[in-house]
Amino acid sequence: MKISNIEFPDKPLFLAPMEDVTDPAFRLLCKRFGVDMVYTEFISADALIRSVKRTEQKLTIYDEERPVAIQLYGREADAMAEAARIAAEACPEFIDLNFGCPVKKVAGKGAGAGLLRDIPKMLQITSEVVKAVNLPVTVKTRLGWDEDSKVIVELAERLQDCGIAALAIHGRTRSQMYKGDADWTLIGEVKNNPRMHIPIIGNGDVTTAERAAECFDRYGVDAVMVGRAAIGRPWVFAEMKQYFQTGEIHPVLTFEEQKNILKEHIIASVRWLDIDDNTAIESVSNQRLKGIIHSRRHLAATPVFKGIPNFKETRIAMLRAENLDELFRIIDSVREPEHSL
Ligand SMILES: Cc1cc2nc3c(=O)[nH]c(=O)nc-3n(C[C@H](O)[C@H](O)[C@H](O)COP(=O)(O)O)c2cc1C
Repeated sequence: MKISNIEFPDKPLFLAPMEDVTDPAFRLLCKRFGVDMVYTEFISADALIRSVKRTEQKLTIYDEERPVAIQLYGREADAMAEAARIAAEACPEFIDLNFGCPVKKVAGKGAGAGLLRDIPKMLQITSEVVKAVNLPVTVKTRLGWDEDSKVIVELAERLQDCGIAALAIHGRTRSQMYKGDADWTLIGEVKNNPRMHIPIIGNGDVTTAERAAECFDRYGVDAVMVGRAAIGRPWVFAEMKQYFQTGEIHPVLTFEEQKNILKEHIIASVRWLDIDDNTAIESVSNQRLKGIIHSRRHLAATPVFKGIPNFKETRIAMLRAENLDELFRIIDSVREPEHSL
């Protein structure tokens, strides 16, 4: 499978773009566990043009995580084209356009999934961005605005005509937000449309290795994109790859190794958000850190501590811990439940 001139292995797995989640610290960890492609969290075209510092920081890419797509959102073609030119200077492999974000502050203002209500504008933005940069441009969108307007099969052809290099489809409508089950049948229909020739990336509710394999086999997609299942569990990609190769499911990490990865991710987040590479982590281990607050989403979602008896109090303490000394003491104290030994 190739997107533009970038080659991917058989059954490639992509890490879905996720705001406040897919920063370099997390992307690099997923890469270590075999993910084939990563995306930045979505980046506001307007904020990029205004040179907002926090937004510019989101353009940071490390060579070890390539190939990477920088994802942009916005509602005006000229701003999106200008933002794409700025993003291209960070040298990603792809510029990705977000036409799927359902939240009010984005879709309500006509950006993200809001563009599913104004297809001519979506196509204009896509064409302008394709013209503006020398990089391949990809799109991520949903099935349609609501149940009565699932336009993706026709829309995919029109986006392809604008010159995009690949299309990622989240199998929900904007109205569904994140509720209900993702519907992969229309993703399969897009893939099986004989007029489509660009790679199709399927997304939505892929949480297990078996489901990932089924999505390839049943719907024929060129890549499977995984989002929430990777939060607090970046090794999910290694589990999936192992299953593709062997047909068997074995833990790829021991309980202690999983805890160590969580700790490593927390340290990487602190390095990303609080301190530079030359500062010793020990020198801040009793301080309140942004990287710890940022890691809570992963600690709350991780399956590592599932099934541990009487874990509630420890969990609350873990999610309240404000410095590394305290947090790591709690994580270190958790023992693997007997039944899984
Ligand atoms: C916390 C969070 C943040 C997200 N941020 C983005 C984003 O910045 N850009 C985007 O295209 N989709 C975003 N999404 C949607 C995901 O990329 C993905 O389409 C969705 O979660 C469905 O896939 P999943 O079932 O594998 O999680 C976000 C989802 C979550 C849960």
